[in-house]
Amino acid sequence: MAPHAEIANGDGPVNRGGVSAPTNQKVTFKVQSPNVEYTESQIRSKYTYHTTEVSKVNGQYVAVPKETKYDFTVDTKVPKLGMMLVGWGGNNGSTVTAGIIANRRRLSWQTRRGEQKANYYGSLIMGSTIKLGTDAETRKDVNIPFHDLLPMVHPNDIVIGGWDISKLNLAESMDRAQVLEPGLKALVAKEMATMVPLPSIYYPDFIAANQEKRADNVLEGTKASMAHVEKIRQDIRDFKAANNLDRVIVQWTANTERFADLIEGVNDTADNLLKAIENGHPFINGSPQNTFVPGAVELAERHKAFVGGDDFKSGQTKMKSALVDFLINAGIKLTSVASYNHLGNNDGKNLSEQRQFRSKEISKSNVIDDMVEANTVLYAPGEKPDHTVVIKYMPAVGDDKRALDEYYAEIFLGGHQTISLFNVCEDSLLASPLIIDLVLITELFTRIKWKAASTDGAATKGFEGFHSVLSVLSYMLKAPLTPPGTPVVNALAKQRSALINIMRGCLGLQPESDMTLEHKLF
Ligand SMILES: NC(=O)c1ccc[n+]([C@@H]2O[C@H](COP(=O)([O-])OP(=O)(O)OC[C@H]3O[C@@H](n4cnc5c(N)ncnc54)[C@H](O)[C@@H]3O)[C@@H](O)[C@H]2O)c1
Ligand SMILES: O=P([O-])([O-])O[C@@H]1[C@@H](O)[C@H](O)[C@@H](O)[C@H](O)[C@@H]1O
Repeated sequence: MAPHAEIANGDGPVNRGGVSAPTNQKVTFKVQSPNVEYTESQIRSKYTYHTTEVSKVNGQYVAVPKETKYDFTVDTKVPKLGMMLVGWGGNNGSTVTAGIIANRRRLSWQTRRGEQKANYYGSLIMGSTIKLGTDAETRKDVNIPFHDLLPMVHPNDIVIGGWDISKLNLAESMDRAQVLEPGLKALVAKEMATMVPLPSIYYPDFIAANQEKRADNVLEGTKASMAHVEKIRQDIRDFKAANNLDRVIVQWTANTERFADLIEGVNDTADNLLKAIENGHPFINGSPQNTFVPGAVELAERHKAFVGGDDFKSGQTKMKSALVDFLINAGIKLTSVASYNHLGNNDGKNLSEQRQFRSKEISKSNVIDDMVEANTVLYAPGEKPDHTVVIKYMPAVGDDKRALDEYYAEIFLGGHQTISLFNVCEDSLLASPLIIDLVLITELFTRIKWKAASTDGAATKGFEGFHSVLSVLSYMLKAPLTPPGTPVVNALAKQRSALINIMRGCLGLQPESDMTLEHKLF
């Protein structure tokens, strides 16, 4: 069997040459506006972006409303999409694969609590709704599934493949992961046994030494070389051709690596770095290491390839990026955050070595910075809460990671508030929907183009894509990568509304302001 996935539909593998019809796209709404045009293949919109420009004049802020006009186009043909996972045989890789098969085949299975049906809970795109507007008659909110806001790939239609330094097939990997119920595993094992990860580049020095026994599926040679890079590029080309795909997105869900040293002449510029990005395949990093060294970002920019990362924001940090936003924006002075967790999966085993833990410690520690810096009433310049991150490997708990947090804050007149959280995160069941969201959003943004609208009739630059560093992915990531020189936003609510409002802008719709004046001024 070719070493890549063909997700079967239950009655044998998908015909290699056939193109499985995308799951029907429901057209649930249309925008009626002189600024929006629907063609056979595009949605075209004229959008006015309202901001407030602030300057300081004689020690006083002066705020000036500003309008910038953009033209957006969205190609509405949803492609046949492939997702290639680096680390496919891991807990996340095997879990997300089983989850997509289960949803695609609408499986249900028995658990000790009764029948369980497949679902996409925990996916922003597949499990949440957005406010489209207000009902013209009842004045009530009209909410629609997030997935229906713009034409998007359905995860059931994603073809999955990838690489792993472990040669176990996906059914064996699923058993090794010990994440899923036996009832579900039994229903998907047959398909998953036909899925075998491609051999990968293994550079022992980058991951924990305790991973060595796992590495029985590696490309010859102990150092990454151009031959290795060419082999990986050929794997992608072969996977795309074999599955008759329109697009492939590569996502790293392999082990956390140590940080890469930024070495002048090696990875500081595009010309000094591998040409892997030349094909233009988007690459998303679900782990915390600094994969996108300056040379990689420059190469992505040069080839207009999307990159995104770092580190899935799945449990403890996701909670933190919402709770810290609430506390500080409520005027409560957070003074310390102690985050401890222990887990017993292979990720935890890899993180038990200092250099790999350090990568994770960094990605988990910066998540409160933007919220603290924005509040100059509570914090003097440079002042920030104590913040510590501890991760311990405890095999007994397996994938059911325990996250224990203490938030300590100053409140009115010298009082204090202590919030203590005990959060059992089933790691891979929380991360797998994020793997799906990252791929769906990245693919959508490959079909969105923009240009500055002409205001005086003068010609403007042609349409182009979003910046190569796809910072709209930040909601799913602990340490969001942003275009060089642009600020990092970690506050969870801001990240979600930024993504929704950009997608609304592509439809010529203003951001949802939550002002609801229609319910206040009458
Ligand atoms: N909730 C979560 O699970 C979560 C949240 C945030 C980040 N992450 C990160 O996601 C990654 C995967 O998590 P996991 O629980 O699936 O870990 P895992 O250890 O179960 O899986 C990682 C897989 O990567 C493989 N691998 C290692 N180096 C490789 C290489 N060079 N090429 C190909 N495969 C390679 C390993 O053999 C393993 O199968 C980790 O870096 C973890 O820190 C996980
Ligand atoms: O996303 P989150 O729960 O804050 O952070 C988690 C870490 O605390 C955990 O040790 C590790 O298993 C996961 O890779 C994940 O990164």
